[in-house]
Amino acid sequence: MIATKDILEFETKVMNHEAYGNPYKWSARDFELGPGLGRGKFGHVHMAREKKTGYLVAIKTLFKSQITKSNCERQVMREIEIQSHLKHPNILRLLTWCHDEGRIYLIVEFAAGGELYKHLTNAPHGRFSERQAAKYIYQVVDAVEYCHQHHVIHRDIKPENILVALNGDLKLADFGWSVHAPSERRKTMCGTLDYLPPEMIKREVYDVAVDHWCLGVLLYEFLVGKPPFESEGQDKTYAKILAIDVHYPSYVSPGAKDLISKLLRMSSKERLSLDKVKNHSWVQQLYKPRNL
Ligand SMILES: Nc1ncnc2c1ncn2[C@@H]1O[C@H](COP(=O)(O)OP(=O)(O)OP(=O)(O)O)[C@@H](O)[C@H]1O
Repeated sequence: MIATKDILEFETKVMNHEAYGNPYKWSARDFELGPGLGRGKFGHVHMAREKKTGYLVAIKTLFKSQITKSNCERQVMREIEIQSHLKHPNILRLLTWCHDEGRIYLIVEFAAGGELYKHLTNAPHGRFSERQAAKYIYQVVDAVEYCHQHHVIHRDIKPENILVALNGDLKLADFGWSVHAPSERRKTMCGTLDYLPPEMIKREVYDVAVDHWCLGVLLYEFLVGKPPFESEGQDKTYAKILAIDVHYPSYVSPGAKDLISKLLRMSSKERLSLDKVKNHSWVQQLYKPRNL
C-alpha cells in the first residue's frame, strides 16, 4: 500500500525536476536501467527509473544501424510520431524519446503485467472467462475508437500487441503498422495472417473497418484460446477467412457469438460500429467501466 506521505514526497520530487512545465532535453543519462523486459525487432526493452524522481518507465532501445539495414526508417518514425500524439488510458503512452549517435530511446509507460498473450496462455484452459473477455474487449475497443477519432488505423491488433498494467487494465501498444488515415482508403497488405481481414487478402482498398474485423478475431481468441481461422497452412487460413468459416465451441454464449458474428462481416460497411460494440447487451451485462 502506498502511503499519502510517499505520494506527497514523489510529487515534490516531480515538481522540483527541471523538466516540470519547461522544455527539457531528455537523454538516456536521465534513466537508470533495470532488468530486461523483452526483445523487439530493432533492440531491447528494459525497465528503468528516472534518476531524480524514481518514476518507473520502460525504455525501448532501437539500434539505428538495424533500422537502416531493414529499410524501416519511415516505419519507426511513423510509430514515434503516431504514438506521441495518442493519449488514452488504454493506449501505452510514449512519454518522451531521445537519441544518440547509434540508438533511439523510446521512454514509455511501464506495463507491469507484461504481454496479454501470456495471460491468455496461463489462463485456465488457455482462455478467458466471458466476464474477463468483456472487460478486455471493451477497453481495447475504447482505445481503437479513440485512434479512429484521431484518424489512426492500428492494423495489427492481436494479443501480442496488448500489454497489461499493474491494475489489470489493458494498454494497446505496437503502432509499427499503424497509419494516419485522413479520409483516405489504403491498399498495403500488412498485419498478422490469422487476423487479416478479407479485403486485405483480396488486396482491395480498405479503411478503418479492418480494425473492426480484428476486434472480432480478438474477442474469439479471448474466449476460445486460439483465433477462429487458424489452420495448418497459409492457403487454408486464407480460404477460411474468405468463407468466414467460424466454428464456435458449445461453451461460447449466444451473446458473445452474436457480437463476434457482427464484427466478422465480409462487407466492411456492415461491421458493427465501435460504439455499438461497447453498448452490445453481452458487454453491458458483464462489464461496467469504472468511470461511469
Ligand atoms: N511498456 C512496457 N512495459 C512492460 N513490458 C514491455 C513494455 N514494452 C515492451 N515490453 C516487453 O518487451 C517485449 C518487446 O517489446 P515490443 O513488442 O515493443 O518490441 P517490438 O520491436 O515491437 O517487437 P515485435 O514487433 O517484434 O513484437 C514485449 O513483448 C513485452 O514483453
